[in-house]
Amino acid sequence: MAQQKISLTRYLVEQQRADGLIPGQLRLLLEVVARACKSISMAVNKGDLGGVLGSAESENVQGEVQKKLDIIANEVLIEANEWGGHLAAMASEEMDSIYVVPNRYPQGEYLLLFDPLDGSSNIDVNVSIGTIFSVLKKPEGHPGVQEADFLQAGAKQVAAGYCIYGPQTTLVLTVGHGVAMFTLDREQGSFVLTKEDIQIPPDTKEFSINMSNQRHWDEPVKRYIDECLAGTEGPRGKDFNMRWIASMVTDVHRILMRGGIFMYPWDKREPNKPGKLRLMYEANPMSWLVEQAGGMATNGRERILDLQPGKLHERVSVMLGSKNEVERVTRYHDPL
Ligand SMILES: O=P(O)(O)OC[C@H]1O[C@](O)(COP(=O)(O)O)[C@@H](O)[C@@H]1O
Ligand SMILES: [Mg+2]
Ligand SMILES: [Mg+2]
Repeated sequence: MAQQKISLTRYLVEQQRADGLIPGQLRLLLEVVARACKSISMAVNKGDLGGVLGSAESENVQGEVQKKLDIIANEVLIEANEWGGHLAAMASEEMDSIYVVPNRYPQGEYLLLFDPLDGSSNIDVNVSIGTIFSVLKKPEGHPGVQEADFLQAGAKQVAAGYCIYGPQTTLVLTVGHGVAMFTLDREQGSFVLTKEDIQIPPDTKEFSINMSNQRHWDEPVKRYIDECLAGTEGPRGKDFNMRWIASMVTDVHRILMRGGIFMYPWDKREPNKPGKLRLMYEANPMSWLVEQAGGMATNGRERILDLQPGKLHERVSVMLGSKNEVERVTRYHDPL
């Protein structure tokens, strides 16, 4: 007998009903995010035919040149979510400050954060890119919403996930009870559950880092990678493979599927910044997914999910993936 297909909607309803794992408002919010990802996926698929490739000739708050698709994806997410009644405000890598839901719309109790388009340098070359999102609860006790409400440690997230626009469009989600994966069925127009309880193997022979920055790394990262490169003749006694897609979403997806370690560490190019990646839009949601799949995520010294953000666009050094490897590189950072 053919296996019954479970849609994202049904999966979320079942989690809400049977297990009481997600409140109704959160379920509806996640469905809206998934719908927005579906429209972004359509835009990505059109490519040149939809006029969505190329630069927008503007800069974001990080000083990075925005691509047209960075802006389109940001707008799609805002427009889809602002009137749903589930949110108080949103924050995005592509916006200087928070976007408070206008008071003409019903107000909700959640805060949505996103990297609307991750892997921007891959948009124009037809390599997988994605959207990363994180959901927090607005702190109680005061009316309205302010930027400080977003400054919560990653451990406080109530949902996190990403949608990857690759050979398949795949949505990966956690609400704190394991990691599930849904594949977009374009004929049906819905996300269908294709994997549950994803687990990252604790050991791996694959690392992911931008090797061109090698000379700028700190000693513990140099040591870890040197030992991997030494292969069977080195202290690790095994050969390692390397992958670097330059879309965090795609590198992390591979790690969730078959293990590995991903690192974007602090380096000497910008010594005053803690790292390149953004804590609240990239590191926190990915770290929670990885932990929920049995992996580990640190900044080299501390668990990422315990970091208290000081500002919305805070950056962070990231090491995540297979537990034993992340433990090892984190141990190398310990002062002797
Ligand atoms: O170009 P680099 O230095 O290798 O950096 C690649 C990293 O930058 C990012 O593209 C940053 O994300 P954005 O595209 O959202 O700015 C990560 O996805 C990726 O891991
Ligand atoms: Mg990104
Ligand atoms: Mg981005």
